[in-house]
Amino acid sequence: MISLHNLTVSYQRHPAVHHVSGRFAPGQATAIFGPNGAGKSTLLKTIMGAIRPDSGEVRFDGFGRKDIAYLPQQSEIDRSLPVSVIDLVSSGHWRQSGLFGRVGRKLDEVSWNALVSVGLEDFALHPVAALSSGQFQRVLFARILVQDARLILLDEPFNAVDARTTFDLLALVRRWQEEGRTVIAVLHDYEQVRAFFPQTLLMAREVVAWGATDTVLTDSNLKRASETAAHWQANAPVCAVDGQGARP
Ligand SMILES: Nc1ncnc2c1ncn2[C@@H]1O[C@H](COP(=O)(O)OP(=O)(O)OP(=O)(O)O)[C@@H](O)[C@H]1O
Repeated sequence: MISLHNLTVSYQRHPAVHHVSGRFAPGQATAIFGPNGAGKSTLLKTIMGAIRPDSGEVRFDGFGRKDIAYLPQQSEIDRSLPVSVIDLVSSGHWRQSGLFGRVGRKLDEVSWNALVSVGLEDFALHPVAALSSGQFQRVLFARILVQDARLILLDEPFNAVDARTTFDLLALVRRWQEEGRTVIAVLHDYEQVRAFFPQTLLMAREVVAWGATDTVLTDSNLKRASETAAHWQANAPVCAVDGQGARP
């Protein structure tokens, strides 16, 4: 179980995530939804440990950060890596093999099966740099399959991905839920959220609503989220509550 306790995360002391509390439903898929600049990616990075909060905390009940698989936005990934598709997928085994360790036959088979699951086995020996955006995203999902993580964090996983690929990858999200994994994904597509994510956290720096998707994505909540975002200013004063604890 993952819960957030009065979590505030700032850049140059301006909170991007502000006093957020709540718990993610274990073994279910939660969408983080909200306008641009709402703090969605910041929250995901804080959960996976890449950003330190100013105050409050993320609590993991029963498992640790080693159980997390994280997929950043494509724009944050260097795709010019001089590695093959199968090598990138196999790097998901690093916990078993060590960072520079050799992957044994059994793990090789797991990597191969993951590539088959995303329909890219014919590309196994291709260089990663030669893939299209959609193919690359399939490879990253295969790597997550290999990681076998209990918590899966996805940041805008279907950006620049065509409808067919999105459909196939959403089937994996559904499979992960059936396997009892917890999935948290930043999404912008309302219909995808409604169809595939039973839980939603609607945020605009603060929590607007959090719970069953049907009860969260109401017209009034969506209006409130966009109004809150419209009123947010980058040069707004530092929160008085957080001022003491915020980083310089
Ligand atoms: N590295 C950074 N340095 C300074 N400010 C940042 C940084 N990253 C994000 N911000 C600011 O924090 C706020 C929240 O950004 P974040 O990327 O978390 O929002 P988001 O909801 O994911 O947005 P989008 O939907 O546009 O991707 C924005 O105002 C953004 O400009």
